[in-house]
Amino acid sequence: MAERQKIALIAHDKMKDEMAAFARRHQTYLAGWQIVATGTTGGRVQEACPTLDVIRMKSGPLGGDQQIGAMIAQEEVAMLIFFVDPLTPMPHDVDVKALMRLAILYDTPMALNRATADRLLPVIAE
Ligand SMILES: O=C(CO)COP(=O)(O)O
Repeated sequence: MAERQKIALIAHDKMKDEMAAFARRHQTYLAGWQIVATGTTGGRVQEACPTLDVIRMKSGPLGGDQQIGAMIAQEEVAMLIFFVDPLTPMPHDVDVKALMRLAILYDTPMALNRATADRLLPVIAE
């Protein structure tokens, strides 16, 4: 079984500022982990924290959520941090749901908002 050496970061469009601020705030915890992110989120995180090792997948609506779901199914992901926009309907809603289902199935710690992510990341990443 592959070791869970990745932390996955995903944020919907209206949540990207919050994700960039989150990554900056927790940069010391994230350093040393392989960060995987959907395309646009990864770009924002890399810009906010140039020293982090960020691997960018496709953008969410183009399959990025599914790519990260596959990593979860391979048991490579130690934690999923997904800042979901609860107010905007999205064309790839089924992909979002599938990603969350895999995180539940593979018992992957998953933070869907800032309050949870702030508390959980230090415990998992230290
Ligand atoms: O849509 C997303 C997650 O469902 C995020 O994708 P981007 O990071 O490419 O915007």
